[in-house]
Amino acid sequence: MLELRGVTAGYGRTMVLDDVSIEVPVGGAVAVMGHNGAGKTTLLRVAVGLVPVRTGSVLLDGQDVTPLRPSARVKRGLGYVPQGQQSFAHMTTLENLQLITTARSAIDEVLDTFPALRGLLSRRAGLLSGGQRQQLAIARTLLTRPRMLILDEPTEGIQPNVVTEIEGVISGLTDRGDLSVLLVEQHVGFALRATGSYYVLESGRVTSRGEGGPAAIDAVRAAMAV
Ligand SMILES: Nc1ncnc2c1ncn2[C@@H]1O[C@H](COP(=O)(O)OP(=O)(O)OP(=O)(O)O)[C@@H](O)[C@H]1O
Repeated sequence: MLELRGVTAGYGRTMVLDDVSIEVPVGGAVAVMGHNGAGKTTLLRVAVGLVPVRTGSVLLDGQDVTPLRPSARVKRGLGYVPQGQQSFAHMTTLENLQLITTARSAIDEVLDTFPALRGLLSRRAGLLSGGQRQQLAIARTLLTRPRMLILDEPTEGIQPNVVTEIEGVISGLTDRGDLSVLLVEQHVGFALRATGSYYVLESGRVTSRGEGGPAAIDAVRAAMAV
């Protein structure tokens, strides 16, 4: 379980998050939505330890990890897929995966999750489509065997069929019960289908929260229209 408790954080003198509290239960999936500049990425970076908190705390499985560096949080089961489908462009798909492990069984397991990558193992990552690179980025993070997976805008700039595939992967992973997901999304429909609850962030504050599912679309749209 991941919890942000009363977090205030920002850059230099600029405060971006103001007393933000969110909770991701064990095996649950939570979406954070909001307009550009609302502070969504900053919230994820606080969870990972890339942006320090000014006040408040970050708890992982009930333990206070606020003082811990990102690498120590990763060791405790946090996996982060930043925005932008990042990969090592000059390396092949397989080499990108092998940066985490060369164990064939582990690589086979993530390829079962993302079968589209199987036929692309010898292709340079820089030559993959955006959707393929996103799948590679998630697959690479899954190789670290996270218990808490953090995804920043996984559908940004990718085709609808890949969006559906990623939605299926997220549901499949959380159905296992041992992995929790926190994702930031602009795509409200996707976010609510892929997760069980949501938060709306506006100007660094949580302005709305609730259960996910298609029925929540109107409530989220109304919250974001304010
Ligand atoms: N490294 C940084 N240094 C200074 N200000 C930053 C930095 N990163 C983000 N900001 C500012 O913090 C605010 C929140 O940015 P953040 O990226 O968290 O928002 P966001 O909700 O993820 O937006 P988007 O949907 O556009 O990605 C913005 O005003 C942004 O300009």
